[in-house]
Amino acid sequence: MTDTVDVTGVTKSYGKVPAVTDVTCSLKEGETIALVGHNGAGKTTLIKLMLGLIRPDSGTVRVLGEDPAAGQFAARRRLGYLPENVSFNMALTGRETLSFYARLKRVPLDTVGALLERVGLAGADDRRVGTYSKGMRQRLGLAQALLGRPRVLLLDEPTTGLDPALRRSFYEIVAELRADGATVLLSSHALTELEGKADRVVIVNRGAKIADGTIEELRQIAKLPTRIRVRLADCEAGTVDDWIGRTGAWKRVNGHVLEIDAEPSEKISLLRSAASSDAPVVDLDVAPPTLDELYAHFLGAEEAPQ
Ligand SMILES: Nc1ncnc2c1ncn2[C@@H]1O[C@H](COP(=O)(O)OP(=O)(O)OP(=O)(O)O)[C@@H](O)[C@H]1O
Repeated sequence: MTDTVDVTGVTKSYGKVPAVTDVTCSLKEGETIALVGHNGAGKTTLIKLMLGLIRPDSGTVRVLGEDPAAGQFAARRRLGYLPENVSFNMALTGRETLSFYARLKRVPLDTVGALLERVGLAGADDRRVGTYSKGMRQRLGLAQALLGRPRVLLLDEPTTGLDPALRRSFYEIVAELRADGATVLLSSHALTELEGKADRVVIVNRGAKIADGTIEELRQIAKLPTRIRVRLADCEAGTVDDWIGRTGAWKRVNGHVLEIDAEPSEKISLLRSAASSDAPVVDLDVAPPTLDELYAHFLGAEEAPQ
């Protein structure tokens, strides 16, 4: 896959406030990347650097092979951006707003209707944006970002203000864009909902990149235990120790349910034991470390005294 965005050794401060420190990362065609980090970690600054709205103090940024901060950034039309706080002229209708942005981007006006339909605003296209709910304005923002079939989409906190059904339809659109070969960067705090949606996770903390990989890769690096939850026919502590093969490495959730924290190296042997005829196991769930847990792990490792 070709790189669409390359950030190399980028540092950026606002006066004396360091915002991004020596960050290197590349985004590929057809890839959906989650950019996660605490408030103030530098996510928006990284996005603004990719958009060319600000220049790095040092290092280079390339988007679709060009410097986005250069005067003649021809690739701008192939770049879509949804800001963290969308704000529109409240007096214009949804259709007028999108047509305005289509003219700016030199996108044919006859694509506006289909885009409004795609984000579920077709029925409200002739209403003033001032009457829209927050979720509707967010969807109008998304439609604006999708104008002109961009190859790179930078979406800052895109699901803020969307209810669960709208979030689902938002991720359906992201999946379509991915299938169409677009790069989609999602900056977000909503870690749970990103599981299974992002191909790769980039974690930033205080301006520095502290982890970058697929969830599976991050799990392998973090080596956090997998939680195995078993339901038992009878729950004698002695028999549990016997079939698990060690003492006390489990906790009781309720009368018949136990939780075992399995290290990656012992996961399979524990599952074999649980499936053996000696074990009184009637049901079993395996929960690998969540993105929330991985995030806490990487941040914790960063903050721990050296
Ligand atoms: N225009 C600015 N002037 C001065 N400092 C700024 C400016 N913009 C951002 N910062 C500072 O740079 C750092 C990174 O901010 P940034 O907005 O990139 O973080 P973020 O990860 O997007 O945060 P959030 O999740 O709250 O949006 C913070 O310390 C912030 O206060």
